Amino acid sequence: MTVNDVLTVHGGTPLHGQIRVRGAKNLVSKAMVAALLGDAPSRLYDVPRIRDVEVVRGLLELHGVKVSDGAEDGELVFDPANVESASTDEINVHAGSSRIPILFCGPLLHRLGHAFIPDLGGCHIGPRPIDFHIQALREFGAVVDKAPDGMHLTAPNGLHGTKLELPFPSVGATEQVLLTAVMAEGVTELRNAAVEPEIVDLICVLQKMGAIIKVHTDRVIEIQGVPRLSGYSHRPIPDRIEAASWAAAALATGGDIEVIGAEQVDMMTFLNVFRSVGGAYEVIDARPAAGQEGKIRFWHPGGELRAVAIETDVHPGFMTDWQQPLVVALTQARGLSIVHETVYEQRLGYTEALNTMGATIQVYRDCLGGTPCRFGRRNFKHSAVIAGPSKLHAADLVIPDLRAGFSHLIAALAAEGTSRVYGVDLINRGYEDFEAKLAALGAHAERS
Ligand SMILES: CC(=O)N[C@H]1[C@@H](OP(=O)(O)OP(=O)(O)OC[C@H]2O[C@@H](n3ccc(=O)[nH]c3=O)[C@H](O)[C@@H]2O)O[C@H](CO)[C@@H](O)[C@@H]1O
Ligand SMILES: C=C(OP(=O)(O)O)C(=O)O
Repeated sequence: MTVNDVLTVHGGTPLHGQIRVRGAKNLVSKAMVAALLGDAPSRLYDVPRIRDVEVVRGLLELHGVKVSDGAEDGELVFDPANVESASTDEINVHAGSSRIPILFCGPLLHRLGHAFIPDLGGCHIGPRPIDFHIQALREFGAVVDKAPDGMHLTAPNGLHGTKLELPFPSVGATEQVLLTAVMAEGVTELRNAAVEPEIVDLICVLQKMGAIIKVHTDRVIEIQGVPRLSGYSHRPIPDRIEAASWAAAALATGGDIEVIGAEQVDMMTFLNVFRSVGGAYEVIDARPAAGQEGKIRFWHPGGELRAVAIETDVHPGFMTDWQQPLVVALTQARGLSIVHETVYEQRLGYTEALNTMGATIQVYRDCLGGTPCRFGRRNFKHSAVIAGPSKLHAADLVIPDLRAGFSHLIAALAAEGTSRVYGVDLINRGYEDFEAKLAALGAHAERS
């Protein structure tokens, strides 16, 4: 954290106005990795200026992919004509910065026959093991060696299609299988796959490149390996996590925000909860004409908000990444709200900071929801009870991770008084130009 990495936030002003979200962080970075598999250039539009994109761009360039700006703002062109090895020292510059490097395994094995993956970063919201990835890669025929400097992989006999079943529908492991199976020899069948909209969009990218991927019912994906893939041209799905974060900010501050780019179809579960809490929204142009964008207006209609019970889950459930921003709004709802976090074991630590601001949130080891999850009776505080409404007051806050960071920011904006929020640069990992957007929405915040 640098001395400049502090935002002074003068709270108590409802956020009003319009902002735009661009391509989803959790798709864009994966589509960038997919470009490695092509034998022709790929073109990706609406790429947000966020830290994860910089990390993946850096890794692609280290491996010989020429990355250039296209004509449109946010358009990137990837030319994989000269893919080459990079040194472990160069790659390790990106150690600890993102989770995406693990997805380079399959593409690099296909292109180079070997791969080196640095230590991963990402939010500290649980141990986040990569055992499903490693198991899957080994079943494709990869030899995986974990060393102190990172992970080394080879494929002495090539990569071959296989039958796999994930113990949990992991987003990353499903992407790992897709990015490896598309050019592995033969057929791959993946059971218990994740089916998040970002996964479906990645499948669309790969299909444009020439892949043959069938999505069956009941989380089964079948991939027919092909010997070559070409490039793609793709406009990604908009960031539904960022859209929901601004919606939560509108509700928590008593404001009114129109989110250009927000897509109803990918946010249905969020919209149901938002309405149940007492938030109002209007879907404007859910199916806009070609070249135009949809948008959703989110606002606090006045009156009291209502307590709700939610369980985070894999798609189509309530996304875990929506949880932290929404909880700030739940501190303003009358009654007891319950949150059962079933995707990550340690994603409620940020509630302590909200308590120092006047919230009343108690966390529990028990599964406080209808679905017993993997974390019950395992000593993880993964359920929360939020008693409201609470008057929030200003505090000094240190941002622990991306979504918690945004929730701290919303809390500071909703609170009375002046807060200092430390470590705000972390928010750039997933929210493009968030300070400019805050200013456009009338927030009073400045770098110290
Ligand atoms: C860059 C990106 O797209 N990040 C998203 C992705 O993360 P990510 O792909 O890392 O999340 P996963 O879906 O893989 O993780 C879900 C659960 O599976 C566990 N697990 C996963 C892999 C594994 O090998 N072993 C294992 O036990 C994890 O610890 C976690 O408890 O999906 C998450 C769930 O929607 C989102 O919160 C993240 O924003
Ligand atoms: C958990 C998240 O991201 P990552 O997987 O990149 O850490 C997130 O975006 O909320």
